[in-house]
This record gives sequence, structure tokens and C-alpha cells, in this order.
Amino acid sequence: MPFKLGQRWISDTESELGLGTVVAVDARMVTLLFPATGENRLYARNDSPVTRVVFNPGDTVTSHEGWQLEVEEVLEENEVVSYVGTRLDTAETGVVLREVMLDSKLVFSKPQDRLFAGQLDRMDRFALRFRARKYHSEQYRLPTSGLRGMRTNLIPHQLHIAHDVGRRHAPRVLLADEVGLGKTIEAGMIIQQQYLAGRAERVLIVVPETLQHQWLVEMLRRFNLRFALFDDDRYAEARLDSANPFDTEQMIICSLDFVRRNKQRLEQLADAEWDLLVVDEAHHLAWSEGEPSREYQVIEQLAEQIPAVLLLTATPEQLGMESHFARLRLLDPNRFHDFEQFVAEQKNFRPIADAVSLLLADNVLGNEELDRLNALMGEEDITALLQVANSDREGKLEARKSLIAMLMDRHGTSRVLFRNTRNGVKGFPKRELHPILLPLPTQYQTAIKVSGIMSARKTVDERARDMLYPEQIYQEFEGETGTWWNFDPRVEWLMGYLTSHRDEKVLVICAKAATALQLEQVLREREGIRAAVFHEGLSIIERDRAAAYFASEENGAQVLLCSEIGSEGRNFQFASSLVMFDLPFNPDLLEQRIGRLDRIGQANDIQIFVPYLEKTAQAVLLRWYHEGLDAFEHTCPTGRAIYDSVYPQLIEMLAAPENPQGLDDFIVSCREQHDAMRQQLEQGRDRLLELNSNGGEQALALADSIAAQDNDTDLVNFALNLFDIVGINQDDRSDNLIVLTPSDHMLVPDFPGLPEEGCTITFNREQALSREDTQFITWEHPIIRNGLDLVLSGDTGSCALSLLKNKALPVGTLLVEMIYVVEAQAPKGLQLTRFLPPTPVRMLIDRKGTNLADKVEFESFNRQLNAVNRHTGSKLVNAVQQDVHEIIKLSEPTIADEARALIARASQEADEKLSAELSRLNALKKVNPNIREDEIEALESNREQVLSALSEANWRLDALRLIVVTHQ
Ligand SMILES: Nc1ncnc2c1ncn2[C@@H]1O[C@H](COP(=O)(O)OP(=O)(O)OP(=O)(O)O)[C@@H](O)[C@H]1O
Repeated sequence: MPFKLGQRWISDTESELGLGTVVAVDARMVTLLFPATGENRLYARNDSPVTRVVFNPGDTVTSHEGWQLEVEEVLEENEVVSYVGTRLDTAETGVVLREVMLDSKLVFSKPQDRLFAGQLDRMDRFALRFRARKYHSEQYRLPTSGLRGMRTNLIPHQLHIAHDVGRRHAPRVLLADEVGLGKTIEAGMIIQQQYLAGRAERVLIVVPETLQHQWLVEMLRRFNLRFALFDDDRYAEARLDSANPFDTEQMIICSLDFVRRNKQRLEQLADAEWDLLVVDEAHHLAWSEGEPSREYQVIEQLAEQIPAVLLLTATPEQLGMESHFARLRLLDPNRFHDFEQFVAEQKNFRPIADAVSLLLADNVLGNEELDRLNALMGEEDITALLQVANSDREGKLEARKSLIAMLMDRHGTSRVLFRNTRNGVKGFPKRELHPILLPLPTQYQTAIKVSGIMSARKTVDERARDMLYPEQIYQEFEGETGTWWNFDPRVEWLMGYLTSHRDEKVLVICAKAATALQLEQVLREREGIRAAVFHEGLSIIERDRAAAYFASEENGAQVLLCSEIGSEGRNFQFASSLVMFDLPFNPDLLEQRIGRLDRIGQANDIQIFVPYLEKTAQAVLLRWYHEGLDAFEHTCPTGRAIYDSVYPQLIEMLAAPENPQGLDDFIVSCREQHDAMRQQLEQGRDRLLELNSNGGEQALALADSIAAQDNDTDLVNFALNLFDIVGINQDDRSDNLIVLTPSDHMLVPDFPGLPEEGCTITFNREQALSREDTQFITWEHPIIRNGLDLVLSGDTGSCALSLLKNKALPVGTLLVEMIYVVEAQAPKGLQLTRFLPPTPVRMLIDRKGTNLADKVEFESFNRQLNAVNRHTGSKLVNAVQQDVHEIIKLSEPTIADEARALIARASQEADEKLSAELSRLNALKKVNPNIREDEIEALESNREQVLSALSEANWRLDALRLIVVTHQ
């Protein structure tokens, strides 16, 4: 090679050394000094892995003093060059910069610069980069994106909700599926989608203290979402690191109590710029006019600041209709602004449900039906939509869907409320009630009599509540030493049941923690029955330990004794026997109790045992729940409403249970109400909710399409190739399992997502569900996502050279394969990726500038190509440098056309979507005076900013491969 002192060269194998200068040349060797690192390298003159660096007119170069020069002319003297041009900082023209004076910290980031600097990547890396780009962009667009990676069964109603809500911009919804249908899982899927789409990075989950760990584990195990649990200690620790401790983590779980207790903490939480808030067991947020609970207020304060909000509850009306309405208003004040109207609407859903069914059925709509729909939409002009919906034209389905959405939104349950019921979901096991009537011991009889005399001044309500728990009445008189368990026949019955069913896991629920504790002691001391206790008085760790002890198959507890609140939201579906040692005061609590077992994953019919004492309030309640409401063996959607309407009579009877006047008639009348109301709900609200919530055929199709992608061979190939390139060892095991371990030659020392000790992976969902210790690898798994980031954020594969053996083409034919990326830059809040994610455009250009990309598909073309060794590669590149420059130039008009078309499509989509949102708000404003002008203005301005950012979208060359035709 013609080395001369002062020339600049770059190392092909150690580009991180920067630009080298020739400092010594002898007959056989050349020495380069790399000033950026201060290192010398000695190379053989005739075979050195270095490439000469010479810039061209049009390039911008940097001097060792830091100023930049736009090159206009390149002068050469004695094989050493000088650059002549204009200084960018002073605009001085005719400035000469000798190459020895070039900045040595040079890194080539543009693919073409890397090509000419001889920094050629292996061919498989180029292919990996292109596939990575393609997938990365598709992720934002695929309808199933964000729904493939979780380690869960594919349950259609969950997927439907997650799919609908997860893709919304700043969704605000109430997830109100019946107990145990998987709201946590739905919330996880929504978080996951929002997170993967870049819509939510900062997520706050607020849950009852008892559920913190369960959430933590579910998020990690099922979604690979790593949350930090904030309690008092963690908070105190984080205060040392940041003025706002909540800035120290992106995803946090904390308890409602933790949020509620401290004002400063609440302020900090509200200031912490969350993108998404999740509140579980939201029925605790009680509200009434003039007396909102503290819980409601704190969540209200957070919900005002946080754009996306998910509230979860299985029993939304547990604290009454007003609280339910207040929570909905918290989510969408525009839609829910008038309580009276809301109550009236609830009764009047039938015509809407009929209209929705009409649209869902694929029938032609007659004039009368069209009139009905028009009337429901009021002033809104839906003529055009109706025409398409009633035709055979393309877009008919979409038009029907839009009409349904408009109907639901303006009149129905709206877009904010989702509720699936067992009725709608099917496939749940049966529930069987076993009432066990027991005599009332004389000790209780006496205690009740005395208490009746002594508490004459108590209200009926108080008396009714007392009467539910005779053991407590007894203890009031006997004090702590009142050993009620020695004579209470329920205890005897329970011990008999447990000892005769030693292999059965049994969940026992009682209203009070004290009862649970006392029972545990008795079971242990008298029969050596292993029982765990679970109540609100235990620390979180103790509670989790108790739940784990109960869950454990080997040497675990046979019984878990739970208090009412302690068990809320917990998963105990591995058991199928439930003993209600007493009954709770309202039907929603009853449903919450049964829901511990009646959950997804329950494989057996559920046996509900209620040992109860004759002539007590429990006996009255049992009959009312069972005969009046049918609330044991079926979920009871009417429970709350009937409870509210008959409350005065009910408590009269509970307060005087020995001889409840008119109980039979009362129960018959409740049953009539129940049947009538249920029928009304089934035709109205519930049907509407179901139509909106379970997703019907489309949800099934969604589940099928995800299942079909489960064993995606593209993913398997991509992943194995990625692991190879990153340097991860792969050890195949049987049963679709692979063990991954870090190697000594990793591309990065710590590959995020891969533990130091390695991990076992599978691409098979079934396998992942049955083997807790395996990682379920999908496009959405952190190992794959981090791998993509690693490839795309660096130079990996951005420049390559391949040979094409093809006798049909002349030797030396040149093709340049270019991967451009079209992208827009904008503040994160605008979330432009929903319209224009970074999108690759592939071009395959020949010397004439013709783009062959459409005719020559990437993968099959890639298979025909061969690699070249680095040395020959460098030589080849040097020989055709000028041609390549020209081909790149020739590609510019074509890429500009393609990119502009892409950007135009994205702008059109953005315009349509945002205009539709605007028109919804305008339509709602007509019926809701509370919608403020400034909200509409804010939406308009958002639309303008999005469109303006899209109009400035641009494109750049991301990777390039030179292809040379040979015949050998
Ligand atoms: N798709 C699924 N695949 C596997 N397990 C699931 C799935 N959905 C739910 N489960 C399991 O079913 C149980 C109930 O789910 P989850 O806790 O989400 O229900 P929920 O509606 O939040 O219940 P609750 O009303 O009691 O709060 C959990 O054990 C959960 O892990």
C-alpha cells in the first residue's frame, strides 16, 4: 500500500481508535499513531487491516481545533491531501485544512461513510438489522402488538378489552368484569400495550395493601413488567436520592393507604408526571354529595393530573349508585355530568341495546329501523354512515362499528365502562350451596336476650349488625375469656368436615379477624389441623406467607381462615371448597367471597358450605340471599339495587330474627323483583355491556390470530441469529427448551434481560404456562426488545458488501441495497408513533437508478448472496467508490417520493382520527353544557401540533449494502 507520512488512515478492526496518522514507514512496516487514544500500531505494509480516509467535495470535516469546514476542493500533493472550503463558524472562504490537522476522534456513523472507511459488517448483521427495523416498525402497527408476549392463556373477552383500550390514546376506563374474570390480567395487557407503544413509560398502580405482592408478581411473571413496591421504608430511602422520591422509579406499586396517609406524599405523587394510573378494588372510593371519602379525593387528585386512568372493580355499585357515578365522572366528566340523567339512562337501555343488536346482525335495515337509529342520534347527521352501513360496499362493517360506538357513547354505557359476566363468558364451573342448619346453643340464646334488654337504645341498624355475630354478643358479656368455640356447633361441624376431608384445601371466610384467629387456635389445638390465617391485622409479609402456605401442595396448610377484607382480590382457585362461617351484610361482599374460588383457572365445581344457627340473623340472611336473590349459585347483578330498596325491611328482620314478621312474603317479593329486574337487565344494560365487553366473534378471531403467531418461525430464526450475534450461548434441551448463558465474547458485557447465571427459554406458550421457571420468548420479551435496541441504536449491520453469483448478469454489475428510515421528531406527549413510527423503506438500486426492491424480495435475495473477506471487500469498495456515490444520488428522488407518500398517509390518518375525536366532543357538548370551550381548543391545538410535526417528518439512510456480481 502507498503509505506516506502525514496521511490519515482508519483501522478496519479497531474503529474505536479513531483516525490514525502515518508516523513512520520503512520497507516492510508502517506505524500509525492514533492521537485520540494515544496508541501506536505497527502493521505490515502489504497486508494491513487499515483503510485510507479521503473526504469528498460536499463533505463536512472537523479540524483538530474543533471548527468545521465544508469541503469544496481536494488538493493532492505527494499523495497527501489538503481540503479547501468554507469554515462553517466564521463563513471564511478558501480555507485550507491539511489532512494531518483533521480531528482524530472521528467516528463514521453514516453507512456510506463507514463503507468508504472500510468498516464493513458481516452480511448476516446487515440482514439482522433490516429485519430488526422491519419488526420494530411493525410493532407499532400490528393489531395484536402488545398482546402477544404475556404468559397467559388467550382468553377472548380479556383480549378484546385489552385490545380496544390498550390502543387508545390516554385511555380512561372502568374495568368492571365480574369477580375473578381477570381484570388484573386485562390491566396488565393494557399497561403492556401502552408501554410497548411508548405511550406510557411512567405507571403508578394503587392497590389495597393485601394485594401489593400479588400485583408485583403477576406483572413480572406474566408481563415481564418490573414494578417497584413503595412502602414507608422504600419511600424514606428514595428521599435520599431525589427531591421527589417517586422520580426514582418508572413503575411503582403502592397501597391506597400509603397514598392517603400523608399529604406531602400525595403532592409528590401528583407531581411525579405519571402517564398511567391503575387503581384496583376501586369500590373503596366512596363518594356522596358533600361527603366524598378521603380515598375518593386522593384518587381524584391523581386522576386530574394523570392522562390515562384504569379503575378496577368487580362490584362497582357496592357503595351505591352515587359512588359508581362519581367514579365514572372521574374518568369522563364530559360524558357523566348529570346523576339524575345517569339513573334514568340505566333504566332505559333497552332501545339502545336493540339498536346495537340490529347493527351487529348483518341484516339490511328497513325504513322504520333507519328512522329509529336517526332518532337516537338526535341532531347528529349520520346519513352518510347509515348509507354505507346499509350497503354492500367496502367499509360496511366499519360503518356499523362506528355507529355502535356512537350509540354506546352518547346513550349507552359509553366507552369508559367494560363489564363481562359469567353468563357472557361461559365455561365456568357450577356453584353448589350446602346450607347446614344447626341448633342455637342456650349460651347464645341467653346472651342475645340480655343484649336485647341492654341495648334497647341502639338503632335497628346497629342491632341488626350485632345480631349477625352471636359469638360477639356472647363475648361482650363474657369478656375475652368467653370461649364460645367450646359450644358453638359451627366449630364442631367445621372440625368434622375438615378431618373427614383431609386431602381437600378449604377456604374458610368469616366477617371478623378475631373469629378467624380464634378458629385457627381451636383447629390446631384440638385436631392438629394445619391452618393459615389471613386478615387485615397481619403485616403484608405475614399475609403473603399465609397465602403461600395455603397454596403449597406439599406440607401446606389444609385450611386458610380469612377475614372479609383480608381475602379481597386474592387468587385461591386451586381450592374448590368454601366455608362461610358467617354471612356478610351485603350481596356484593358475598360475591367477593365466592369470587376467591370462582375464578379463571378453577377446574372443579365449587362447593359452598354455610353452617348457620337456627333462629338467628344468619338464618334470615341465608334465605334472603339464596331464595330471594339466588346469590350463592349464580352471580347476582340485581343484588345492590334490591338491597337498597328493601334495606329498611331487611334490617327489621335481621334485628329480630327469632320471629321475623312476614319473612316468607318478603322473600317471595324480593325474588319477583329479582327476576323482573334481571330480565330487564339482560335485555338492556347488561346486554349492552356485554355487547361492548366480550367482543363476540372478533374477540375469538383475535385470540386465534395471536395463537397463530405463537410459533412464528421468523421470530425463532431472528432470535437465534440475534443470540449468535450478541454472543449468547444457546444450549438446546428437549421439550422446546433452550438454555441461554452469557459468553466471554458478548457484544456488550451486560446484556439487559439476560441474567448472569443465564435462563431457560421457550417459544411455546403451553410450555411457558406449565413451567414457571421458563421465559416465554416473543417479539415482546425484553431479551428480544433489548436486542433490537442494541442493534438499532448502534452501527451493527449498517454497512456490508456481498457477492451475487449470477451468470445472467455481467461480471462487476453493481447494486446498492439501501434501507432508509422515515421518521418524525416531536415531543413525547404528541405520541407521533401512533401515526408514523420509524418506518424502513428498502431500495435496491442499479447503476441506472432503477429501484428493483419490489421485484426482488429481501429474504430470497439475501439467500443468494455470498460474503467477501474484509480485505477483498475494502479493495472492492475503493474501486467502485465513485459509482456508489452516484447510485446513492440516483436513489434520492425515489426515496423522497416514497417517504412523502408515507408521511402523507400518516398525516391523513392523524387528521381523520383527531377530527373524529373533535367531533365527538362537539357532539357531546350539545347535550352537556359542562364541556368547556378550552377543552375543545386544546384538542384542536393538539391536532395542529401533530399535523405540523408530521409535515416536518424526514428520512435518512440507516443501512447500506453493496452487491457486486461475479461468475465464480
Ligand atoms: N388469561 C389468563 N391466563 C391465565 N390465568 C389467568 C388469565 N386470566 C386470569 N387468570 C388467573 O385468574 C385469576 C383471576 O384473575 P384476576 O385476579 O385478574 O381477576 P380479577 O377480575 O382481577 O379478580 P377480582 O375481582 O377478585 O379482583 C388469577 O389467578 C389470574 O392469574
